Amino acid sequence: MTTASTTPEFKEPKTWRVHHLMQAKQAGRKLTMLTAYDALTARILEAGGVDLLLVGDSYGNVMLGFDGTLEVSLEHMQVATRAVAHAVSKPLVVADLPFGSYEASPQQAFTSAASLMKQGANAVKLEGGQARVDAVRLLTSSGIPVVGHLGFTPQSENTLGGPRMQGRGAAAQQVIDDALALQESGVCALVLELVPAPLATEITKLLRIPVIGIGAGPETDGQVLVWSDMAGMTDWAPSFVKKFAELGPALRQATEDYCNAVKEGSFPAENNYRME
Ligand SMILES: Nc1nc(=O)c2c([nH]1)NC[C@@H]1CN(c3ccc(C(=O)N[C@@H](CCC(=O)O)C(=O)O)cc3)CN21
Ligand SMILES: CC(C)C(=O)C(=O)O
Ligand SMILES: [Mg+2]
Repeated sequence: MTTASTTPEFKEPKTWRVHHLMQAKQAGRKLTMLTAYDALTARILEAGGVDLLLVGDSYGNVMLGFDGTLEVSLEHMQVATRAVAHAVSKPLVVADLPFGSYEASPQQAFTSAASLMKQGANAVKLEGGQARVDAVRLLTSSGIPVVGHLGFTPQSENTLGGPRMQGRGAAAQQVIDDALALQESGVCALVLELVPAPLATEITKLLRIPVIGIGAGPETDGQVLVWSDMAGMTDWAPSFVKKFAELGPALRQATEDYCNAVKEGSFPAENNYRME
């Protein structure tokens, strides 16, 4: 036996801390965020240099085959958060609070958020504006950094009438008021989803905290996408997505090549096995 097996693994200190978010905004450095739901993918995204990983409740529709995010439980989020947080050392890991785990009371929000922090999250994200102010206050005063989420909030798709742009026309003021209320209550960053670009620009200028956009135009402090949308894993993705690769077709082709190689006997070849 070597001593290596008993030496605790050295964990590099995190490059990204919550206070770096504000520094990035002040320095005009764009923040990059992608979702991640497992260790395998999180390691690759870390190697690509992403600043923040979001263990999004999009886990439900992207990875678990659910119809949307409403079916995702706190237990699902705990498993995914643990997998991502333990796999990476550089990016800041933000975990979504799933539907039904935080809305009833600040106490409920605290218990749920603490359970995700125990799995290694560095911050939690929750959806909604003024209705969340008390929960955000309790969490931040208890040592849990909180990221807000306004605009199209998928957990409210049933009351919003589906995935549609928010904050058009007179409704813009509501989004602005919610953003200010969240900042005032202590959120460290804000995700702004599917709002008109000029509104996102206005809110980005108005707030001290960084605004991370998705379908909100180019002038927010950062951008976030679902990793499998970004990598082209699926045929369909929201229209605000740009595919930076075609991993879906590449994986399908690799599968076809593997199946053909097995059937025609070219795999395994001599270098893929041993006689003794
Ligand atoms: N794969 C995936 N990507 C996402 O961006 C994502 C998820 N899943 N799940 C959670 C939420 C849900 N989101 C969604 C879901 C649907 C649309 C959508 O259907 N958008 C239409 C119309 C938008 C409009 O009114 O402009 C589109 O064509 O993009 C957008 C965002 C964003 N999030
Ligand atoms: C779309 C992003 C912002 C999200 O909340 C998720 O992936 O769950
Ligand atoms: Mg989400």
